[in-house]
Amino acid sequence: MIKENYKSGFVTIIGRPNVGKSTLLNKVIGQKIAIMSDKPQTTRNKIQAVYTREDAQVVFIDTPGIHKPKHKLGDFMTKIAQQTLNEVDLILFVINADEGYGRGDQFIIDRLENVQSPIFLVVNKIDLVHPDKLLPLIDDYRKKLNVAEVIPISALQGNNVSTLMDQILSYMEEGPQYYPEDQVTDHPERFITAELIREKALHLTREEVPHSIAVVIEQMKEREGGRAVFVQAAIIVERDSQKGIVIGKGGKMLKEIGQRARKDIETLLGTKVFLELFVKVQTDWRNKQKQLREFGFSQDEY
Ligand SMILES: Nc1nc2c(ncn2[C@@H]2O[C@H](COP(=O)(O)OP(=O)(O)OP(=O)(O)O)[C@@H](O)[C@H]2O)c(=O)[nH]1
Repeated sequence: MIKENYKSGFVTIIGRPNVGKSTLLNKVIGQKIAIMSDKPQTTRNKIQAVYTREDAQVVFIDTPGIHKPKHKLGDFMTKIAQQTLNEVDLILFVINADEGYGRGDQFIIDRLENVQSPIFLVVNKIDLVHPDKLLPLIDDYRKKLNVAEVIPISALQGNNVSTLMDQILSYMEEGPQYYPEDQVTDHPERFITAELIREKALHLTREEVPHSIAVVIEQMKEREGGRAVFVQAAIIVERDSQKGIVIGKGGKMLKEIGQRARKDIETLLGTKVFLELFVKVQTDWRNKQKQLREFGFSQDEY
């Protein structure tokens, strides 16, 4: 939905375990985000929460793979993490005021080193420390990382969280309302499924089609009483010539993309997958829907 003077953007929250990332998100969104309690170890997933108000929308996305890889999709996730960090409008690096700098933080700082997106240092749990402790702590981090803003908060008590939101919004540019007001979460599997298909398409066409090709998941539905998932996805290209390449002679290329992507999606979801792919030409896709593409966005219900 395009509204005048509407601001929107994508934000990712990173930080060591237990620093209060979920508490902060819940405070901001104002309700429990189901997906978090559903799946405690969601590192491979893309958790989204959406903050919507009259004049703005902020989409919070998880950065899977920012923490040390634990499973076989690990390398893929690490790649995605780096990509995500560069594509978001803002990164919130949350730290624990009560613990201070540690090795887990250094792991994250290393990953943030060459990232272009602005970074906020969010100093959480200030309710637990004496204010005198804050400045030296912040200095410690500032020596190691270039940050755009430093914002001390207590996610639990809500102190300064509205200031943080105001600051976040001041970094957002004009943009569309991506999600309807009532939608606070999206299914993370959709994003990764789209990325897996896109990766296969790029790889198998030997990158004859540009990286700007997009994959939109049109449908993702359970079948056979939950024992299988049906996925219908569109590969979006910008020119007819690219469509020809992706489909291949007698549909051979598209079939191969589908077969390879299906295997990976089955590993990801842990169920049998029926995958239906088709190719669409959309010339203005790149300009108008840049971010929608990057985040595998689609409004369909799953
Ligand atoms: N005192 C205090 N406790 C907090 C604050 N924010 C979070 N906590 C507590 O810290 C613990 C961890 O919070 P979470 O929000 O689960 O932390 P997380 O960063 O999402 O943790 P992971 O999911 O493991 O990455 C919980 O017990 C919270 O209640 C705060 O501002 N002050």
